[in-house]
Amino acid sequence: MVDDCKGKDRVEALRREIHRHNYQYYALDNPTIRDDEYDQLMRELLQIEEKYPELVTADSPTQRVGGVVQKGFTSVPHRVPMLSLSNAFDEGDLREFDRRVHNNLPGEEVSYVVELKIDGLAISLWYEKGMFVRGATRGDGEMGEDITVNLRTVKAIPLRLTEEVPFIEVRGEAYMPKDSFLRLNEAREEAGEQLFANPRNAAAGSLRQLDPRITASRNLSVFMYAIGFLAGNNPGSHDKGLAWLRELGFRVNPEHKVCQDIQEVIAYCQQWQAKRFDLPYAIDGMVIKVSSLEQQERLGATLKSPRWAIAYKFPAEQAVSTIKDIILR
Ligand SMILES: NC(=O)c1cnc(OC2CCCC2)nc1N
Repeated sequence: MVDDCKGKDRVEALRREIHRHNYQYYALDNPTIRDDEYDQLMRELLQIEEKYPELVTADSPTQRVGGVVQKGFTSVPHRVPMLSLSNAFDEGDLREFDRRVHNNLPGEEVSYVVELKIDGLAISLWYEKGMFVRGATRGDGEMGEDITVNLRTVKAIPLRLTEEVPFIEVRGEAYMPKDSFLRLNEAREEAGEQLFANPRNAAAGSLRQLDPRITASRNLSVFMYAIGFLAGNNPGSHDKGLAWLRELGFRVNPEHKVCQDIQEVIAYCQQWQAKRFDLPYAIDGMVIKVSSLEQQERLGATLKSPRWAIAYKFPAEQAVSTIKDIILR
């Protein structure tokens, strides 16, 4: 019993320390431990869990990669529909969006949050009492596919939040970094397998694998960008919501800006259009959202898209022969 008790304390201390290092490394891109020291902590935790299997918990960092190959994916309903963004293709479209917003909120101050539009696969993550319980694809917006087992293998997705929030559902984009995409296609070319056309297809293909060990090998990551459902009071503005998601342990893209008017929005979009290829991941535009959640609520949505958000799509790249050239520009 004494051993067991010592083992339990040690296991919990190890988990807390490894969770903290994972948060720093995967959510903040700011490692706080050398890889060999990290591996030593994981080895020790694995040894104790093998000795005392009853101590293993779902949020243990050793429980990311399940070994069971799935037969298929079950369809699950989204409690709040995952809407799709309508598109703006030029400055005029953005000004038109801004006019519509102000027509619907006459005389009100409106500030926008402008984010990079990550070119990946939209996902929904559900947490109960701070524990990751389910992950799904967007699907058709009403129903998604349950890919929990595969999402557990993505180290940027926390298995446990820093706060025991009763119930929260968070949305984001799963993506494959450019260098992982190039390496994966090189390996597939070597093996005579069909190549992925772009990082988005590679991410989607990796998340829809029936064997989570294959998903785990694909070096996927995520950026979380919206609270879907939240039991309790909301953070008031989208900007504060993003800051809170980061505090909870989620990886949130740092490149976002609060803009006081559409002119500032347009300038920020043009700034990123010029340097979109400097990023280590693919983006296909920007996303502009009204920041006040109360104004979002009043603006509402059409059947398929929110009235309080729009995507600004970058023009397609002309005269570039292959995706590899685009990525290596
Ligand atoms: N691909 C992205 O980076 C991205 C996608 N979607 C959203 O917002 C949702 C929430 C409101 C409608 C769409 N934000 C993003 N940054």
